[in-house]
Amino acid sequence: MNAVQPAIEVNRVVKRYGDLTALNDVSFTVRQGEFFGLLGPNGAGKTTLISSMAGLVRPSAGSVKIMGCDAHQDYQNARRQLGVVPQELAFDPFFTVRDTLRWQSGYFGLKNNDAWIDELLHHLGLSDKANANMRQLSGGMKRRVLVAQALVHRPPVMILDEPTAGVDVELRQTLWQFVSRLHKEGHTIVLTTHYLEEAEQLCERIAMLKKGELIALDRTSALLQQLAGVQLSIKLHNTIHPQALSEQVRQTCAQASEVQPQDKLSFTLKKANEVEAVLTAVRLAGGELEDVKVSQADLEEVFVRMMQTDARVQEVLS
Ligand SMILES: Nc1ncnc2c1ncn2[C@@H]1O[C@H](COP(=O)(O)OP(=O)(O)OP(=O)(O)O)[C@@H](O)[C@H]1O
Repeated sequence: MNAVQPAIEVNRVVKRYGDLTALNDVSFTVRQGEFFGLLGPNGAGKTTLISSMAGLVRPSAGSVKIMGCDAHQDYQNARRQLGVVPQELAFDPFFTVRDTLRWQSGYFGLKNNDAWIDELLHHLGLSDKANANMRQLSGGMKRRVLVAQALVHRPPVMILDEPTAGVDVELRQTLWQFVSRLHKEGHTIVLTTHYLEEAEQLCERIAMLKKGELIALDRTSALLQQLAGVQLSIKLHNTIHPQALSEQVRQTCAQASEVQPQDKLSFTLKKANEVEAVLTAVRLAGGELEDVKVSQADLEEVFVRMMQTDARVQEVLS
């Protein structure tokens, strides 16, 4: 397998449902071995995009390739490269866990796959449930089986569509430990989640979709730095007029347009090393500091801000 070939290539994909454009000219690539996040509010087009990667939705225009195989024209080969953990739980309730995984192995033409099935069951904490009927399992356990099912044919690329929605903390941890291990072993992982904290911790790059358009694509750290920066909140013993601050510092101040003197001021800075300059400016303007708080804006704030504005962020690092 060509090591420089992208794991996933989304090339100018458009998907229309009648008058509705669910995906509008979306292009990006996911590198082999990358942990990639796909974020967006409800209806942004994430599931449509994932379904077109899995060959389940045919784009109205454009193409998707998985490890160089066209997801539609070369469906069988593309599908072999991909493990998809869907949002919906759908199983035959009368199958045991092991039968479910054997059946899935058979779908990919794999016989004698029990050694790998046992390994999957072990890492997902399902060994003692191997012979239980699917209907006897809790929702969280069923979700673990979905993950095992997606991995039964050892695909190099794995897509997880909101795998931790509504599951307990223990399962989230088990799942992330296992997924992190797969990532370390070289698997490419694509994750959609509403838990931004998860995306922030796990994903190396993040793509944000809004109304079917790709509005941001960058390294997670760059996205945070570029859009969020550092939040500085100052409480004063006295009050000062924001106009008394130097022009440069005033530009970063949320209260800059206030006409009354203020005892609380907040600043949005690009970097933490700008904090000292702001504190100096506040002191020079006569402010007596009572309390100072510095916080790094998290992905949730970035996300909300990006969804509120129509800002387009160019991919700085390809
Ligand atoms: N089969 C379909 N027929 C018509 N419209 C559809 C179909 N599937 C999706 N859509 C519409 O396409 C848009 C994108 O939907 P999609 O499910 O991809 O969004 P999403 O980002 O996955 O949302 P969520 O976070 O709620 O899962 C929505 O407006 C949705 O109503």
